Amino acid sequence: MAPKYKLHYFDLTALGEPIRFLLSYGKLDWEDIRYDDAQWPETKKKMPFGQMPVLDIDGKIYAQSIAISRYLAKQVGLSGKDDLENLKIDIAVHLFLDFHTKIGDWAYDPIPNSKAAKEVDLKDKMDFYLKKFEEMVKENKGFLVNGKLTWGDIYFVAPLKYFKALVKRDFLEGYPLLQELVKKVESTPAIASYIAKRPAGDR
Ligand SMILES: N[C@@H](CCC(=O)N[C@@H](CS)C(=O)NCC(=O)O)C(=O)O
Repeated sequence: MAPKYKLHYFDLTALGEPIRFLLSYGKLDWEDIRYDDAQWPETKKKMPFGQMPVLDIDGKIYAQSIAISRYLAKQVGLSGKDDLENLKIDIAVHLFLDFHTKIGDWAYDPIPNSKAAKEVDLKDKMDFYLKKFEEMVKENKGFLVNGKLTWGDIYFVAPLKYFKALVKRDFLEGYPLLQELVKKVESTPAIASYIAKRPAGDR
């Protein structure tokens, strides 16, 4: 019997969104469970590592967005065809992790002086990664890896709304191939129909 999935996450795109895109892409049987801040302290205690996203697969829960996305990609046919393609996908995904960690380090720094210091070269740090991603898409015929849609593209595209909201600008301006990639992923029919129905929050 096909598994039943429940995604536990905040009412945000961010790290939950690649999982929602993959579940939608595969037309899997899934429930989108979203928590607000008031529910979080109690919910946190139930999560394996005190964080979300967490995916419930037939009543058992699993954490870590990259691991979950890699697993779902296998279920829905968005992994690489061999170890080398999978290595390239992992490289793109971990490069995106490095990219958004830079944003998060700045955005969540509670010390105003330290936050201001990080902001000085934040754009340069982000552009370093965005240029690399733009080059990857150029070399890979419109996708991050080997000229076809993989979960690497989804892990990159799905959370962007959240990170754009954090920095309060569209950092893909000046990166036309990345903008095209976003359009391609978001117009994939099953993903487009999920996006049309998702809660209309600003993040
Ligand atoms: N490495 C984890 C990071 C998960 C993570 O940072 N979750 C954040 C939201 S994006 C969270 O649960 N924050 C609430 C908290 O730590 O209390 C993953 O990729 O799933």
